[in-house]
Amino acid sequence: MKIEHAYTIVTSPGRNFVTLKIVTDEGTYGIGDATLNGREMAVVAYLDEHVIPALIGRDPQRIEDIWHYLYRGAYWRRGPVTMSAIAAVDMALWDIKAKLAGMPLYQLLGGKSRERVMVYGHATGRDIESCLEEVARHVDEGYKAVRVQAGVPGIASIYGVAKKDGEPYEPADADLPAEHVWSTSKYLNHVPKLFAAVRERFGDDLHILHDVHHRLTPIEAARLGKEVEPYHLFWLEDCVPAENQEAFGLIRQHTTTPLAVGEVFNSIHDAKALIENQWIDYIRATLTHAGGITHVRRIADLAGLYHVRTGFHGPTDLSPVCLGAAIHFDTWVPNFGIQEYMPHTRTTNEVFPHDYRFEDGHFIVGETPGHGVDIDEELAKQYPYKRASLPVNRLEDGTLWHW
Ligand SMILES: O=C(O)[C@H](O)[C@@H](O)[C@H](O)[C@H](O)CO
Ligand SMILES: [Mg+2]
Repeated sequence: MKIEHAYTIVTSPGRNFVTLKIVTDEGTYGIGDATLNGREMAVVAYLDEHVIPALIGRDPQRIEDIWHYLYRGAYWRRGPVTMSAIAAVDMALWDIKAKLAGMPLYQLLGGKSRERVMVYGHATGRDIESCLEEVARHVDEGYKAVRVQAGVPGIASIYGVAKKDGEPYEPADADLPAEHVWSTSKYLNHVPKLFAAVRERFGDDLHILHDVHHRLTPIEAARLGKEVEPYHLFWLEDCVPAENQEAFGLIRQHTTTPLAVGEVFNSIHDAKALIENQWIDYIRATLTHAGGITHVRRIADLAGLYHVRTGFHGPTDLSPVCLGAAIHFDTWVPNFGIQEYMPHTRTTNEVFPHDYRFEDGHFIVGETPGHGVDIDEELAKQYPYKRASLPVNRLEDGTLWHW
């Protein structure tokens, strides 16, 4: 069996998505997600110019060999563009292999470790009260875990909070990056009140999560972790940028609040010290940005040795192809923690028909052979690519900060 042709599909049903389709000489095809938010066309060029020509004629069943061929063979290793491109190939090849086997992907990985996959939804509001209303809506819809993000008095525009209450949150909302202004002190003084209010209104059973989006220094993160201990967060996410893995050692000395990190990681080396030192509790690297199933499985296995569980990234900027494959992985992986879920729009779901379903705060994996997600290429053509950039952040004095 041979790979006969492969091509990228760029579509924007509300936001940009990049999909790779690989077709074999026997007619079976697989698809993979290659979406890197705000940098989509860099991955398209990498695939079209360097990866696809080298795939033609190869045996699609040799997933492991093709992974190393693309990783070692590029000479230039790692990085989000390279690893997203490799991931798309890997995801498409697992899709093909599972279709050939006539099995849903989770069976090839080792079968079900659980019946369903717990997810967390996103509650966002301009202030604490409107955020609480959103939490209530999620609880009514069956969610057992909710990420809470509220506006902070004195900060005009903040990560995770929709422009209008009740609207979905989309950060890549401008042709060129919008500029936001950030104040760590205003945030730190305000945010514990949000968790206090959520516990007071919703009691102890609801899992609450929060994303700091890389904005603190280690000692500030330690203070926040300590102050919110009474509210028993499920996790505190990305409290500092993680290029310096040792920073988490400092935070860890001060707080028992569970720590999650890794949505921008693209390889096991980004997480090695974090995992081996047990400085974190949840690893968020997911299939599209970290080299696909073949590589993320290695990260998850290493994590399992150190009591670190998975908590895959799952914003709307990852396509339903990534989400579908992730649900198979979550259904299998022994050290599963939680799956992020930001519902895609109706048009996105029409472009990417899929067989996973949401029920009572959980995803239920589908039984279709493969990863269970397809693309309607005719419909996809109706939504052309439109450049969209993530914002940048500046401190109140103008210093460029982490967004
Ligand atoms: O926890 C999350 O879901 C993330 O922080 C996202 O919201 C990112 O900001 C987005 O993926 C950037 O493209
Ligand atoms: Mg995040």
